[in-house]
Order: sequence, then C-alpha cells, then structure tokens
Amino acid sequence: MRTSIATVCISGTLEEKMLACARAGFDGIEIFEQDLVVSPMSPEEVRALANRLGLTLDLYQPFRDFEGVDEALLPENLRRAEAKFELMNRLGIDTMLVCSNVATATVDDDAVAASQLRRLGEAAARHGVRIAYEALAWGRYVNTYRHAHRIVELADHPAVGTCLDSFHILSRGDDPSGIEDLLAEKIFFVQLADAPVLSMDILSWSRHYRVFPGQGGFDLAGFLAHLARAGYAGPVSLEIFNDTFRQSNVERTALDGLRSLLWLQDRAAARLAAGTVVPENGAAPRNDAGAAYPMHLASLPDVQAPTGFDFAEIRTDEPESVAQMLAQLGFGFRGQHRRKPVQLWTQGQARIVINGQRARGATPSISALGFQVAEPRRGVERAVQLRARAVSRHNTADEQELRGVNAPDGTEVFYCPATPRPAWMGEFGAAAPEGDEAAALIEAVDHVNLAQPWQAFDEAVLFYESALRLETRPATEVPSPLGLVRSQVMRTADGSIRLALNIVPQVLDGAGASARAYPEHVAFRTSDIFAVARRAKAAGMDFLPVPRNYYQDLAARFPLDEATIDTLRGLDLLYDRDEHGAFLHFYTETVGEMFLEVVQRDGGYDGYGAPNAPVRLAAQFERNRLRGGQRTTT
Ligand SMILES: O=C(O)c1ccc(O)c(O)c1
Ligand SMILES: [Mg+2]
Repeated sequence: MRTSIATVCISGTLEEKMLACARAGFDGIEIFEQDLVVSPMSPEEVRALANRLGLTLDLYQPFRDFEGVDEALLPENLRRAEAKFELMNRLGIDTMLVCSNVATATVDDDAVAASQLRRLGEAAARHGVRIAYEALAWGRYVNTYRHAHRIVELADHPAVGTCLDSFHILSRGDDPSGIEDLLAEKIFFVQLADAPVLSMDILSWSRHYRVFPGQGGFDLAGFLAHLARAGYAGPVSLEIFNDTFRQSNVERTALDGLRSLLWLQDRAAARLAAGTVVPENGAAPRNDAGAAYPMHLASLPDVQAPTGFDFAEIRTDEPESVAQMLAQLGFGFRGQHRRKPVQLWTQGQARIVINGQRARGATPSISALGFQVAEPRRGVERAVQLRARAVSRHNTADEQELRGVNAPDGTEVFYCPATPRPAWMGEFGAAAPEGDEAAALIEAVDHVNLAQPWQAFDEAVLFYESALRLETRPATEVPSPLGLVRSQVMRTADGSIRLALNIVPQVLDGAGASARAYPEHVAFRTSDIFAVARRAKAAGMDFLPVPRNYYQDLAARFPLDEATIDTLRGLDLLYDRDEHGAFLHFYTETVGEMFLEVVQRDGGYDGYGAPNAPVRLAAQFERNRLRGGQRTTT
C-alpha cells in the first residue's frame, strides 16, 4: 500500500514536515495549500526537495466552493482553478482535491454540479492534471460519498474522479460497504482519519479531534478492507486535523502516523484473509477469503498478547527508600546482581528490580517493564517493524539476553519468555533463601500505572495496542486538585496484564514553569489485604493517609457495619464494590516519582477502584504540599 500523509497533520515549517515524513518512511505527502503559501520555498524548490527525499507529491488541496453555483460565478471559479493547475504543474502534482461546496452553492441539481465539474475536468486535462471530488460531511448539497460519486459519473470526464475520506463517511454513520460498489478507476484518492466518538457538530469534530487510525472509535480496518475489495490501489493518505498533533514534536507525530498505517494494514489484511469484512447494513458477509486484490497490504509478525508481568524495574540513585517499602510489604531480598548495582526483590510472582545504574540524581521512577510472551524474538521483531526503537540488556556470555523496545515515553518494554522462574534471576546472588513462601501474602503484580506526557497519550495507546496487543477499555477522567487526569486502561482479555495510562495535567507554577506532581505506581495483588496492611503497619511503613471524610462517605454509600468501617479507617484501606464483587486497596507514601499499591479483588471485581482515585490524588497532593511543594519538571 502506498502510504501518504497531509502536511496539515503535523507541526513545523513545510521543510521540517517533509523531512519528518521522509524520515518516518512515508512514500508520499499531500501538500496542504496553507503550508505552501506561507513557505519561503518556491514550488520548484519544494518539488526538488521532495525528489531528494524520495517523497512523491500525491495531492494538492483543498480547492473549495466550486460546483453548484450560479453560471455567473463559474468563470471566476475556473480562473481560480487554472491558477492552481499552473501551480501544480510547477510542483509536479497531478491531483487536486475539490471539496464539495459549503458556501456558494445555490443550485441543488446534480446535472448542474456535474456539468460544472466536467468543465473543471476539461481545464484540468489541458494542464495534464485531474481533480478528486470529496463530499465534506457538511457540504451544502453534497455530503455523502455516494452522492459525490454519482455526480462524478454524470460528469463523465477522465480527469474527474472522487476522493474518499473516512472521516466524512464514518462521522455521519454512513455505511462504508457501498465503497465496494464504486468504480475503482473513479476513486482518485483516499484519505484516512479516525476520531473519538463524541457528540458535537461534525465540522468542529473534524477540524480539531481527528486522530490516526486505531486511536479513535471508527472501524478503519474494515474501511480499508472495503477499499481493497473495491479494487483501489492508489495512495492511502492520513489527513488529521488535531490541535495536539499540530503542536507536538513533528518527527514523533510522523512516526506515530506511519505506525498507525502499518498496524492498520495488518488488521485489514487479517480481516480480508478471514473473509470477515462484515457489511454494517446487516447483509450477509461476502466470504472471499483468499481472494487477491490490487492493493498490497503489509502484514506484521503475528504475536499473542502477553501472559503476565515478568518484572517491573524502578530506577533510582537512592535504592534504600524503595527497598525499605518492599521489605515492609513482605518482599524478600533475592540479592544483588553479580555485576551491576541492581537489586532483586520478590514475593509470589511479583518481581521488582531496583536499578541504580545510570541513575545519578534520579529519584525513584518506573523505568522498565518485562512482559512474558510466548515468542519474545517475534514480539521484538513486530515492535521494531512498527518503528519502535530496540533496546537490549546484558552483554556477558553467561547472562540472559533481554530484548525490548522503548515505549513512546521512554519506558523500556522487554519481551520475556513465559516462565514462573525467569532464568535471569540466577544472575542475582542469593541473599535470602527462597521458599519463605508461607509469608508470601502478595501473589503477583496486579497492574501498573504509567503517567504519560499529554502530547504522547494517543501515541502511547497506539504503541501498546499494536506492539503488545493490549486491548483498550473506555477512558475515564479523574478529578484531581491539579486538573482532570485522563485515564486509559489497556489490558489483556484475561486481566493477566493491566496497564493504566494517565495523562498528566499540565500545571503552570507562578513563574510559568510546567510543574508535574503525578507519580506512577505498581499495584500488587493479595487475597488477604488486612494481613498485608497490618504487617506493613507493624513494620513501620508510611501509608498514604486517607481523609476521615472518605469513611463517612463510604458508610453512606454502602451498608457496611461500623466495625468494618473502623477497620478500614484504622488501616487506611479504601473500598469499592460493584455488581461483580468488592475491591480493597491501600497506597504507600510516594517516594520520588512513584509509590506502591496493594489490592484485593473479591468475587468478579474487575475495575481499579475508580471512585477512590480522586481521594488518592487529593491525598497525594496534600502530602506533596506539606512536604514542601511540587517537584518541577519540564
Ligand atoms: O475541513 C475542511 O475544510 C476540509 C478540507 C479538506 C479536506 O480534505 C477535508 O477532509 C476537510
Ligand atoms: Mg479530506
């Protein structure tokens, strides 16, 4: 599949955009008019740069408000168009996008629109170019792809075809399976955009909230499969209007975009292979598994979702504060790495590595996660094909090689063999004998919560979904004293991996610096949280203190007896319950940029104590303030 991206998607100057698109690996780009108009580069220079970078210039856009006008307006519209055709000749671009008229159309008559587009096609042909007519979802008379296609058929000129844009089709709830009935040679161009499902006017939704395929709520794999079945084989281009993308790092956004197309092709190919491109109109699915299409869809190495956490690593130059908390929670010290300033602590299947390497000045934070997978090599291969940067650990011959990649926020993600006793544990000297399992009240890591910079949130979700095959759950918003924290749970279907990603609110301090006070955490699972909490209290652990008001509210919300409330209050435990079961949990004090949590799931409780999250955030904010203010990072 030929990949392309509109310059409007990303930040920077036209030159920076072109460099970033080439570096990310796109085949071509769409030149968005505004980017050219404000550029110091001449059309010839743009063309030469594209050439040097190996980028094709696939489309010039947008050309607005042409068809359906009073005949008196047509000469001026044609003059405007001819100026653009001349410009396209200088750029070496052969296709111009024409949006359906939103402003000047006064004639609601397909025959008139078609004859005007035909005259535009004749002018285009004289310049050796062609036009792709796109139905904007808010076009005055033409706002569906079928309608645009009908007009194109009526225009009946070889230089007049359509542009299909997934946003305009799917935002209206239109059925994309009709794409398969269009004339493939009349589909001149395809634009893809996903979007979160929002209820707002379509124009605002389109101009500000589009995201890359896989980051929103539309079925773009199905959309692409319909295009393949229609026989389309031209460029597939990302056209994303998104306020965040336009102010984020250009290289990262371009890479994120290309990753979205790689993953999309893989999913569309799988759908086609299975013959399960289910038409949304309820018609029986056409099963053409094994059919060949002119569009070649690239596949990724197939992998299964992880089956458990292998380890979590905390990097810090003050390992003792973390080690002390782990000891208080009942973890056993399994020794120092024989070669490196790294400690291993375990309890049940929970393994925490405290890494003091390259950690000068680093307060404790979560730096790496190991995921147990069936085929580690294949997992890394897939992630690298998805343009993640590879990292590797260990170099001496007798040590286990760990392979992994960097997640967008820099967290190292390792693909580890699935085993109850990882081989790398043998590299740690046995400081304490294993087998004190009677005391192992903690069974495993329940979930990990990672803070994400606001610009990299969609990118992180796409990464974990595509590279690790985690599923997303509906996002939630948690109020905190510093703003709303958007939280996205990503997990395996069976819950063996649960990862919560949180957007950190941006807070400016008095001096205008960006302050962050949102720590990350690892949560451990137990089936006797009272025993873990009592043991930790007896060992002198600092709990995150829970406000008394919380327990009064709890007593009002749930019919808990007074003794139970007293016990919860005495141990700083939080409580939640839903139709499936109950949830008990507590938090440690924050050290550096992280803290720990212990949870107990009773019955079929599958959540994370969402009603308690604001209590936790407010309590942490209070503690932070009392301890002398926020850390400031930028
Ligand atoms: O929002 C717009 O005006 C606009 C312009 C060009 C496009 O291709 C599009 O999908 C939307
Ligand atoms: Mg478009």
